[in-house]
Amino acid sequence: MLKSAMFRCGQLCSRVFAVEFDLRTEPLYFTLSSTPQELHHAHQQLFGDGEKLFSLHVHCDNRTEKARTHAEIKHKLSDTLSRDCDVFEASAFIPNVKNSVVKGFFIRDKSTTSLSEDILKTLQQSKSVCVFSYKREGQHCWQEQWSPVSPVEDSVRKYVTPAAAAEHHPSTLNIRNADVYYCMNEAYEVLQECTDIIPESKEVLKLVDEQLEKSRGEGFPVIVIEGLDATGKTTLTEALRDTLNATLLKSPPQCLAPFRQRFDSEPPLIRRAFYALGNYITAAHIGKESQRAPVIVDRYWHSTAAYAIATAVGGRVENLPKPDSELYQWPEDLLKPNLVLLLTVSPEERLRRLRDRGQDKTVEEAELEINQLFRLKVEEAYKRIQNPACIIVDASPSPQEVLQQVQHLIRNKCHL
Ligand SMILES: Nc1ncnc2c1ncn2[C@@H]1O[C@H](COP(=O)(O)OP(=O)(O)OP(=O)(O)O)[C@@H](O)[C@H]1O
Ligand SMILES: Nc1ccn([C@@H]2O[C@H](COP(=O)(O)O)[C@@H](O)[C@H]2O)c(=O)n1
Repeated sequence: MLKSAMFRCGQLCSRVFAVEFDLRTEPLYFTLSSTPQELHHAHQQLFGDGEKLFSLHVHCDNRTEKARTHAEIKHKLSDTLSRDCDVFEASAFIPNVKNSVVKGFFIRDKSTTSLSEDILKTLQQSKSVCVFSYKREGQHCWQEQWSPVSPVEDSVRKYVTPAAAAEHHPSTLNIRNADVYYCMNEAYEVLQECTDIIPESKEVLKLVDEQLEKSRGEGFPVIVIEGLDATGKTTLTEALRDTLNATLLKSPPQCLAPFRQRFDSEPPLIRRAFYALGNYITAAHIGKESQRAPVIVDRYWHSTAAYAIATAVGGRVENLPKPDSELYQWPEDLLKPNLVLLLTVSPEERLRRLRDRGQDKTVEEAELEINQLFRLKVEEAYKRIQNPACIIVDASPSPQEVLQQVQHLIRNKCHL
């Protein structure tokens, strides 16, 4: 309660709100002030005249509870609100301040029956959800705390004031240790916090404990093959295993396969912690196997970070963290490979391969197909990761030609 009161009164005015009105453009930014200011044209569109407008934000101290509540509300809103309501992702943040984002939604109810109010009434009963309503009056719009029954006693009316675009897109501010993990303990602690709600977490943590990385001396080279789905990783890694007499490993490792579906249905905070821990288990296997033979790894940290960043960041490629951002730095405690190769093919060729393969597509694969923006962001994030950075390989030629190209690179870079 204290936390929500603080969010309402103290912090609200210093915050900027970002509403993802149209994913192909910048979000609409606004802040709140005690004096009315004329709305820009774009804001007039968002705060439509005669529509019922609400925003709601989730804030609570327990991060796993917060993440799950946000995911549940998202699900509920998209399930319950028909085509008469528009629901946009909205965040309240302090410009360029890390971890300042409070995630939420903006609802534009165009129905004649106040469709959204019933669901907001239910959601508002939760202490961690704060609902605001917006009233348009000519060129001005104000925000106040919303209650379904009577006006909120201490609610202060604040005017919507168009704000400038933030230097760092708000969705980049909370990535560290929420979408991408930079040390094992951070991911480990998230799963520890989930053991009551997700019993499988205990089993995953047990596997991590059992297989913790043994220190790796100078062994054989470790080569990671990365790329979007259907770029030819399996085909190439199997051919490399056979031609180099190498050991082939994957991340996530086979021992985590029984838990993958369970964690894939969780919000990013938990899902990404699972994949992060998978990399540490694979690292332990690499440490052991590289003493005996060269090791080829199908997906590793580049995949974990690139998909997580691309999913977390709304809208366009330009919204990604800047190329020199610390978010692209390899975790210090994770075993580094000697070489990372990124397979790239044109979107058309990749779709052809996906269709030819004719397998079931995961949700994310299906999303890649329909969401050009997402695909571009994953590829760009792959390319920005540093220490080690990846070398790009054109994987459009025949499997034999791709193999030869890669063997040549391995000979040059790893002297194999
Ligand atoms: N160089 C190539 N030229 C043409 N087709 C290819 C080539 N490499 C792989 N393929 C075909 O493309 C499809 C996808 O290849 P593959 O399964 O190796 O990709 P992947 O990157 O491992 O995919 P995923 O990540 O989804 O498992 C397969 O049907 C495979 O036979
Ligand atoms: N090291 C990894 C590997 C995978 N992921 C996540 O899994 C999805 C792709 O896996 P495929 O089995 O379909 O190749 C992708 O959505 C990644 O989010 C990961 O995070 N880290």
